[in-house]
Amino acid sequence: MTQPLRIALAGLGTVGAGMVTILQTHAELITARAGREIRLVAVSARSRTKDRGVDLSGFDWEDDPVALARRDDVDLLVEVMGGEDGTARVATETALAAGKHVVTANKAMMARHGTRLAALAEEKGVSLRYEAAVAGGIPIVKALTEGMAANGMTRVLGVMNGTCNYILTEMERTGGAYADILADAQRLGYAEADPTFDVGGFDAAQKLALLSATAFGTEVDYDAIQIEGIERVTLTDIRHAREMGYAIKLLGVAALTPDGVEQRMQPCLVPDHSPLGQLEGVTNMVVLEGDFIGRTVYQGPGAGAGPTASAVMADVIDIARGAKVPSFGVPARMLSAPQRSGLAAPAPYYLRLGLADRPGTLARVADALGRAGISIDRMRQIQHETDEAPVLIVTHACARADLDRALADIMTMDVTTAEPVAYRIEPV
Ligand SMILES: NC(=O)c1ccc[n+]([C@@H]2O[C@H](COP(=O)([O-])OP(=O)(O)OC[C@H]3O[C@@H](n4cnc5c(N)ncnc54)[C@H](O)[C@@H]3O)[C@@H](O)[C@H]2O)c1
Ligand SMILES: N[C@@H](CCO)C(=O)O
Ligand code: NA
Repeated sequence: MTQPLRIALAGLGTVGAGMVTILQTHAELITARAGREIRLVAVSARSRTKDRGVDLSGFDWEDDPVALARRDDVDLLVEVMGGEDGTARVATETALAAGKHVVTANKAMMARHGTRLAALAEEKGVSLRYEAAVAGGIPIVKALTEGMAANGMTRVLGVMNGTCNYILTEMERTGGAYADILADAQRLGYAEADPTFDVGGFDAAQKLALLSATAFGTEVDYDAIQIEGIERVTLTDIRHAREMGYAIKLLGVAALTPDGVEQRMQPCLVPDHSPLGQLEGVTNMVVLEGDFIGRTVYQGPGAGAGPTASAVMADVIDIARGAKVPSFGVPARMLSAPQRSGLAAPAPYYLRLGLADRPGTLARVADALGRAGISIDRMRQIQHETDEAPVLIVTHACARADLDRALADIMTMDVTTAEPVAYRIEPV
């Protein structure tokens, strides 16, 4: 009989308690599927006495997660404490250095230190896995590292933050104010402790950095991501975009371009009939495009106890089975230094301009766009009772730099009554 895989659990919050629940609910099923028993030996968290709704009486307690990580009777550390640096990172390094596998849900740590930690794991001949860190329960790292392993990847994109998608879809559905709906998302447990990480795009960008490294075989390059959150998206634009046939999403895109990898996290428009355009509420969706397979789409819960713990346990079961999948799809020493492409591929843009309602205004705007080489695909002037005429324009594909030049030009003409709004329309 194969020896049990002995695991230690650092962190007993949403994800950690969820993992104990799965392990206790499905003990037999998991043993059968893993081919050996997965035995939780010891746990650690900040409070020993807190009631977490799970029975911890059968496990040793360690006050210090780093001491937990170096226990002789442990083969694998599950790190679900969180935090980019500090105890989570020290415990992870300690476990890897001691020749123990690590499974983590910590996107902040992996986005910052993932390359180095993966190299340490390989040096020690153990696995470092992080499925739960990217789009929670969706098996997206597995899809990329295993299912797509024979493909050259061309683009990875998606909605990777449930809170933002919830806010954008609820604003449209209810007409409610941004701040009220964000408060709902916090109450419902979707948002990070500091929701700036959600609405500012940083949480989703950490996930994108991990997918991008895995897709393109580069070192994790979080700092290269151009990040813009949803704080400035208004109900007006959500509704006008819909009138023009689009939905606004906080979209992460990592794409292979002729001069390197382009990584962006920003509000974009997508066609409202596309799978991404139809995505409602806290659900995540990731699209993987490979040169031989074409486009594949993955949808599911990106957060919450059950989904996230499900992904953690899937990694643990894989390791128990003896699977040896490199953290980022290729051995860490083969990851190339990232070649950053700062230029987004040309795309159509949605523009909303508040124009002074005077003869010749529209002609001057069209002329400025024309001089920048930008062609108008569609245009609509919204009915208005004031001196400001709201005009919506969808351009043909153009470079962002050309668009910025045209918009700067328009701003000097004294024809606009407000700062123009421009959103990229991502081809999906
Ligand atoms: N909650 C989710 O839906 C979700 C989804 C995907 C990924 N994650 C990631 O999973 C990790 C855990 O998230 P969570 O929501 O379960 O967090 P949580 O705040 O609910 O739980 C954190 C746990 O870690 C313990 N802990 C934290 N710092 C510690 C320290 N220094 N020493 C000892 N114990 C410490 C806390 O006591 C607590 O038990 C984070 O990295 C998070 O980004 C969470
Ligand atoms: N706050 C995150 C949780 C998962 O990272 C979200 O809203 O998607
Ligand atoms: Na996942």
